[in-house]
Amino acid sequence: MNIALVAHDVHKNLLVDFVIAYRHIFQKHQLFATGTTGRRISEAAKLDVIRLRSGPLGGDQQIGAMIAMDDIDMLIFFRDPISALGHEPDITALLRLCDVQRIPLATNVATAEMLIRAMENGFLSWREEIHKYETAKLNGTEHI
Ligand SMILES: O=C(CO)COP(=O)(O)O
Repeated sequence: MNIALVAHDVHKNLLVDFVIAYRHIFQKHQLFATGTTGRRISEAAKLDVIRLRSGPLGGDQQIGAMIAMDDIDMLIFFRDPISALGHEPDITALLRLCDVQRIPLATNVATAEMLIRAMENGFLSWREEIHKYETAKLNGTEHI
């Protein structure tokens, strides 16, 4: 699965701790993250993370573009629910695209924990079926 990880500054430590706690699961998947979040995770958890731009410089939009292409299977985004941020429109757009594409989205640690455990137990395998179907469609071999 392709998992996108994003955290605003107030929650970066929480996300790093979360990834370390579930490292045995995260290490089986391809991780993407906005710039600073990705650096913090790769340094602390020693995992490979594909880093995009920092959020305020377009990282949210980059992840949004991947979601629009159905290239992300889950987004964990520990956002700052208190402070107003200059790139709020990008954040709103990213969350909206998750709903457009029906991408599992966690914006707090309690939901993230449920999503990760659900994925580990196979409850998100329907995402793999979507990938198979999309690939078949590209190759002109879909039978659905
Ligand atoms: O601002 C962000 C998401 O909106 C996160 O960006 P960074 O991971 O670069 O701090």
